[in-house]
Amino acid sequence: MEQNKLKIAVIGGGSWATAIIKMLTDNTAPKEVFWWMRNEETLQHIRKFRHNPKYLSSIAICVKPENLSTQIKEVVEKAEVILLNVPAAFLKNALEGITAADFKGKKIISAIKGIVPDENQIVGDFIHQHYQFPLDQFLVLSGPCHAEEVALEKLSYLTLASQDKKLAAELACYFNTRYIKTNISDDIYGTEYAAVLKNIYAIASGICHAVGYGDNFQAVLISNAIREIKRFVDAVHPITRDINESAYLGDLLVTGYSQFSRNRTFGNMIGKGYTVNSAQLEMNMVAEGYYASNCLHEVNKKYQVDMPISKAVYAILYQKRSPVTEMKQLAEQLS
Ligand SMILES: NC(=O)c1ccc[n+]([C@@H]2O[C@H](COP(=O)([O-])OP(=O)(O)OC[C@H]3O[C@@H](n4cnc5c(N)ncnc54)[C@H](O)[C@@H]3O)[C@@H](O)[C@H]2O)c1
Ligand SMILES: O=P(O)(O)OC[C@H](O)CO
Repeated sequence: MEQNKLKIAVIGGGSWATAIIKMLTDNTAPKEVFWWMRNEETLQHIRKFRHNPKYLSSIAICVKPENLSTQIKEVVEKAEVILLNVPAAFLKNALEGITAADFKGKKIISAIKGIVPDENQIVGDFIHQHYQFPLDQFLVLSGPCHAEEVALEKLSYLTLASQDKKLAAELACYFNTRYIKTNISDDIYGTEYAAVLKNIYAIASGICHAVGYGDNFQAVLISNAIREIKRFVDAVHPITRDINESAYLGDLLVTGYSQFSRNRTFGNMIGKGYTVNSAQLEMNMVAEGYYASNCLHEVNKKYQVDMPISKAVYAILYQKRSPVTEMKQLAEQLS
């Protein structure tokens, strides 16, 4: 029995990693969970008090104290499935010292919704290229799901994507609980890119709210945003997909409308006149869409997809354009 236990390591110590730890330990399939975080002080606190002091501190942590570590190589070595969950901007830093040999023979799941800066690559491409990691052993965990609602055990749906649907189905069984249902998909590219893009549209949503647009306009913005997502993912990876599925439209909706959204909150602050630095400092959480906006601007130089909302967000965040003027110009282009 001991031998049949899945050994899974979660890499990252933020809200989503903490929520994933909860799902994995609430799920009853036999497994051994390892957890890497960079901060020794946080780790010692969790060992002693069984709660993450910084994120979702109401969650009781049920990982064995000896399975917590700040040594990434050690954690990766022990596990057969590695679940990556540091914000994309810090991924390279977190994986420092890890080589292709360390990942060999393992499966990697990315629960990151961001693009790796400088490389301008989604996580699947980054891991494949930099670690010669086979794409058929790479999975994407996504879906409309806020860590805060997982902490409250509110019913949520995830999507686990893999080129090998059988593998996705096998691993999905380790996440399901009373409050988590996991769909499977074979669209790793569409799932990753849609999750990255929705963060940019949540920023747009927050900016619009801050400068005075109401729910009527927000609905038009989101309706245009899903069309923008479809145009982009169809250009990057043209397969048959239903963009209305939860991993695409669902994720856009939750992030665009929820009180818990980091990206919408960040956009709201930018719309109110905060600088990027002050908004980031105030939040104590990472809004992936800020980094993604710049990366996507670069990636889209190749694809030349018509993306007026992304363009407006980029102009506000990176070209210091006025949110009021930019949104006014954007409004002229929406339908
Ligand atoms: N929070 C959610 O509900 C949720 C849901 C789905 C996916 N995600 C994705 O999960 C990933 C992690 O997001 P999160 O919401 O857990 O993050 P978070 O904002 O809750 O936490 C930030 C994390 O970044 C780390 N960090 C901050 N500065 C750092 C630095 N300089 N170097 C290294 N690490 C640093 C912190 O230690 C912490 O682990 C993101 O890609 C996000 O899009 C989040
Ligand atoms: O809504 P955000 O910006 O907090 O992002 C969190 C998740 O991606 C929602 O699925």
